[in-house]
Amino acid sequence: MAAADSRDCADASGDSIFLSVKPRRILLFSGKRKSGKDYITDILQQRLNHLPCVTIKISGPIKIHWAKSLNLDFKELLGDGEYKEKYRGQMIAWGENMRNKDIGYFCRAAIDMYNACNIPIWIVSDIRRKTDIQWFVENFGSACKTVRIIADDEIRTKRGWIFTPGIDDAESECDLDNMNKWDLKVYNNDDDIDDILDTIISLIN
Ligand SMILES: Nc1ncnc2c1ncn2[C@@H]1O[C@H](COP(=O)(O)OP(=O)(O)OP(=O)(O)O)[C@@H](O)[C@H]1O
Repeated sequence: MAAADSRDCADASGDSIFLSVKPRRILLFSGKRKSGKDYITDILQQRLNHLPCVTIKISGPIKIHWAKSLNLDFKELLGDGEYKEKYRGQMIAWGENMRNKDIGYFCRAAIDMYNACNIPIWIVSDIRRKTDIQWFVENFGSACKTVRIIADDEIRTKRGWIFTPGIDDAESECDLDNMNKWDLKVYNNDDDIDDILDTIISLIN
């Protein structure tokens, strides 16, 4: 087992491992389906490639689990296509069950999976629950900034969103709807996201 003071991610089984892990800034991104979380965070990561920065997907460990157990392609599950949509319901149900037992389970597993412990800037691209935010804030305090991405339903539909009962009305999609205290809200309705990126980057400095 790795010593905690090595700031190694090797053992992510409990929160105590994170006592010595001190990222300088953690951007916690959330938004409804097809609001553009992956799109914006991917381009943000490219813009920040001169800085020590890592993108973390909390859904990463969930998708690895499903890819292995169903013999699926992990990369397709991570993408924005049909494959992900086909298995989304099952993945949500399994993830929900694990989270109910331990709110930090997937946060820790994702930090471990993306080897983020020694990297000072984290972009968490898929925050979906109040408990996800709670876990990050409890462990990393004021390093955390929340960013809500908003897009009109009409635009989301053009981007491939189809209202799906059991998914769009589930907790994983709606838990953050009534949260109104965001460090930053951005409207992602246009193709040009330069202004959005500049505002987000100002949160890091
Ligand atoms: N500003 C934009 N300009 C052009 N295309 C965009 C923009 N934002 C998002 N898209 C496109 O919309 C689609 C959905 O975006 P994305 O996958 O980033 O959404 P998401 O919020 O991550 O969705 P999900 O919650 O389903 O994973 C993608 O094909 C993406 O390329």
